[in-house]
Amino acid sequence: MSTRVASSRILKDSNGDIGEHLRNHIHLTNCIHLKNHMHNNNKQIPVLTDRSLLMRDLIVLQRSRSLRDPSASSNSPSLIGDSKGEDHMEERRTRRRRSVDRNVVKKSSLRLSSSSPIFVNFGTSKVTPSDEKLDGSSRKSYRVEDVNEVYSVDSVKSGSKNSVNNVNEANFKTLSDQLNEVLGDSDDLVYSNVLPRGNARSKRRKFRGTKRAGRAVSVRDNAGNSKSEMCIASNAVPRGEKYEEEVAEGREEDMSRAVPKNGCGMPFNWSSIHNRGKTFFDIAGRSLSCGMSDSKGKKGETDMPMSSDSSSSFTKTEHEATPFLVDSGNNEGWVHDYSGELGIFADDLLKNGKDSDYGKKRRNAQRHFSLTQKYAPRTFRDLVGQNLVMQALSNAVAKQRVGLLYVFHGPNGTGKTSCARIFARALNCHSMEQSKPCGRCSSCVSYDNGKNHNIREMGPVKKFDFDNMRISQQKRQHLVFIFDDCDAMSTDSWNALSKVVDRAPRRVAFILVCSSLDVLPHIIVSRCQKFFFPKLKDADIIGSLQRIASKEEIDIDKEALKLVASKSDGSLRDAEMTLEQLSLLGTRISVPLVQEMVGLISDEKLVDLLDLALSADTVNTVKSLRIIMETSVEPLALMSQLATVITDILAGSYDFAKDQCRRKFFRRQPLTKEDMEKLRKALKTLSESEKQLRVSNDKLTWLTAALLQLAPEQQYLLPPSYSADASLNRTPLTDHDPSKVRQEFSCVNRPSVEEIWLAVIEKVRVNSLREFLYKEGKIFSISIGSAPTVQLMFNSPLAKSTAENFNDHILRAFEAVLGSPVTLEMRTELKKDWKNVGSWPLQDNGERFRDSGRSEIIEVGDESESTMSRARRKHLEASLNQNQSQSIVRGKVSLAQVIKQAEGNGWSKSKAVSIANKLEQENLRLEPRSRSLICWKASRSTRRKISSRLKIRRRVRLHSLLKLISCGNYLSTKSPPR
Ligand SMILES: Nc1ncnc2c1ncn2[C@@H]1O[C@H](COP(=O)(O)OP(=O)(O)OP(=O)(O)O)[C@@H](O)[C@H]1O
Ligand SMILES: [Zn+2]
Repeated sequence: MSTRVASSRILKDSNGDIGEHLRNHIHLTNCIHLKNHMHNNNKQIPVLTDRSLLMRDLIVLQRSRSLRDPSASSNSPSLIGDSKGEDHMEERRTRRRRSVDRNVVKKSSLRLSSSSPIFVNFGTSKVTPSDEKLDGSSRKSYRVEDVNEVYSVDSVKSGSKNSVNNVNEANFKTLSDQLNEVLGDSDDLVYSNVLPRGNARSKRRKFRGTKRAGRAVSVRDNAGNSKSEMCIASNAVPRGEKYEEEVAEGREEDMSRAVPKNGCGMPFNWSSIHNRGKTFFDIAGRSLSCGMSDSKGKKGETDMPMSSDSSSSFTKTEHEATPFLVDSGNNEGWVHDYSGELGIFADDLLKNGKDSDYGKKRRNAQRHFSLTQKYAPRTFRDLVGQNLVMQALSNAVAKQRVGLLYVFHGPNGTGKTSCARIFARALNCHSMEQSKPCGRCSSCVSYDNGKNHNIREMGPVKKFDFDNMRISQQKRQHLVFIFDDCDAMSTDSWNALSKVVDRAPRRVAFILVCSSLDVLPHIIVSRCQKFFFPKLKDADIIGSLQRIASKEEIDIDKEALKLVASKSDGSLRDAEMTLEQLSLLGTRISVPLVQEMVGLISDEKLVDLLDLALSADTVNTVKSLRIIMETSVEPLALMSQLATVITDILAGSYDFAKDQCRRKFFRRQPLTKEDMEKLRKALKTLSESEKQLRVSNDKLTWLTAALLQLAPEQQYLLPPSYSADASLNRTPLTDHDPSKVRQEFSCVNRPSVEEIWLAVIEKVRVNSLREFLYKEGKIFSISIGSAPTVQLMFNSPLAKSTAENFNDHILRAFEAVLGSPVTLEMRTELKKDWKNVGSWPLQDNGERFRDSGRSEIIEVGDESESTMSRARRKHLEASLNQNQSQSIVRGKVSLAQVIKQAEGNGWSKSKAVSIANKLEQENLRLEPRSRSLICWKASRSTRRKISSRLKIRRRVRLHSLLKLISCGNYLSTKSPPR
């Protein structure tokens, strides 16, 4: 039977006659196959047998389109476990089938394959219990079925390994099976990959005897008429082991099954090995993207149940299979052991010296490993900034005090997943030394090769059936399940887990990885050893980045590194990603470059802005804020940058060397004690405003307001509840003098109605009411006088009547905020009025106003003494009273409307326009969408000029206009709604 010949060939090859074997290899997987040969034989086989032939093969391969499976690019879930949607299964099967077809076609076109290709079909078998006895063992043996089953592949392999090594059969059983069986401990496990070469034959013979169920299809080489193997899944025969072969007779169905499921048409464990071999593949000029993704990208990528052993987890952990790329020290031998196709790369190295520029450049040019992958921690010692966790877990391993349930929680990018893997590897590490995982023992190596089925990583599992999960647990080994992103696990999965937890067999550990414990069921959490992974300190991140930068020869300033670190918010992964991005620029990385890249404002600009705000230069503060905002900076980011700069100044770490002459507040150096105190208060103001900024839709307004509050108190008198010293949560100001409040609500410092409303909401004690008010209501108007009146507007009559039920609560809140008794009125919003926003009806009829929808009205009882003389103020008050026109209307009233209004009062249009222009020039332009309270103090001369120009008949208009000018708001002279 042809399969016999094929098997004997494999035997022969694995005994050293690789060259011949390789010549017949045509699929890239053979490279891996080859590598496995080399690896398997403990690197003792003479390599580079017939390089020219192999080179030729590689060139052929290079040209072969079969190297790339376009279907791979779609988000192919790496490995799918037992439970999965039938649809997905079908889709995957089809994809695989297609891919196999392609492979077959390509191979045929290369005339290296025949119509009956050999497929070693290991990835498809499912091991189920049967009555068959193996090796005279009394243990249950398992029959292999032709079912798509991921774990079985490894199971088969491991089974083979075990049997080969004349140890106990691997146990293929469900967890339930295991639960019923006490696992005996045995230390006599020998690992195939540490066996001397001489053992290979007996190993195989024994394995054959076990009738393991790998499937292979023989193929006759058309050209040479000699047998060759096309190991679609040849990498599933990791160490040249011989499997009983079956003829698939080219049935498509079988072929489709022959390709295990990584959804990309490649063998299931292709991706891991393909990643190992990426360097030389890439040298072959191909990009072999197999739908891999960084661990970040993995999140939420699939809602399919994802279960995998370490091999299948590769989409998440490509780095795990690339240790030689990471740590050349560990893999020196491997590199030099390359032969055949691999030899091309080895050739470079040999010719040019291991780290010759040429070799380096080529490798660097071809690799696509992200820094996070390359520098993923591999031992506890590599873990940065998690000393407590590291200590506890490594002691647990050393003292063999291993728990059943662990949860690793904390912010993203702090090393939780990496640590889970390290811990899992350490638990299974055979090293006699203290530092586990060693990275050298069979367990560690098999994990690195993606073949350690004792460590299984589950994605965010939606459904997971432990009882039906087929697992094989080797003796003395821990079966470790890592549930990454377990926050997303379904209730079913949790139930399944909690069931298993109660009766888990020995040497099983579950590591749950999540960002927050809150979302996990208490029943689980309370049974877990909980390890918190805090955000990393900037210093730790800087250290790591520095190390990476020097290894990668990235030219970056220390200050720039610091900035990257501070920008990454305690996540080393974020920092590494930023560094990688910056490194692509190809120039020396400086602070401004980083700032530009990450969307930050330079420190100079920040200090300038701060300087303007702190010296109460309102106009320029607002102007320069707007200029900065034009660069699309996020208000929140800007605010946090400002806070950072203030902190730096307070800490004395800010260098004021530049541009001091144009500054006011910061001109005097060193800063006085008072200045420092102002800065401290400014920082406090910013941090308080940040809360509001977060919840507000109009962040710019809040940021503006916050900045305007940074100036010294005398210029920004605010009611205590708004002052820099008072948080909004302060106790009610019951004893507050209302007249003082009124005074403080001057034009210059008046908080916006929105601010008042938010403050009131904050004061409401009942949570649900708070939420209700936030959603449903807003202030229509506030008149602050001897008897403050507040009009509240609600979205619907229902909302209004609901609010009325809580009248007392709301009233109390207002009184607390405004510091005086308040009259409360509630009203319903008229839908039609929403349309009128922006074209505010300005009529003398107060009634009309009341009905006209959104409006924010604040009564001005007086004018700031500093900006307007007392006499003027009195006069103004008198006029206002006379005209019953006590409010400035704030809201969507545009300058155009003022002009319109002026027209209505007999101004010529040109005159009105010129006034408007004047105003626009001198005033700050409000964006149409901004209804913000942006204050502006016109100089006295400006006001005089304008008033002299405006020969207005009615005095009130002048005053109102003056107010408009001085407040930077557009005004109405209308009487307030009653
Ligand atoms: N403490 C750390 N020590 C060393 N490297 C780290 C650490 N934290 C993060 N990294 C780097 O970030 C990458 C991702 O880390 P990892 O996936 O372990 O973080 P995580 O906390 O699990 O994040 P997430 O919650 O987003 O999955 C690692 O490959 C490594 O390069
Ligand atoms: Zn080890």
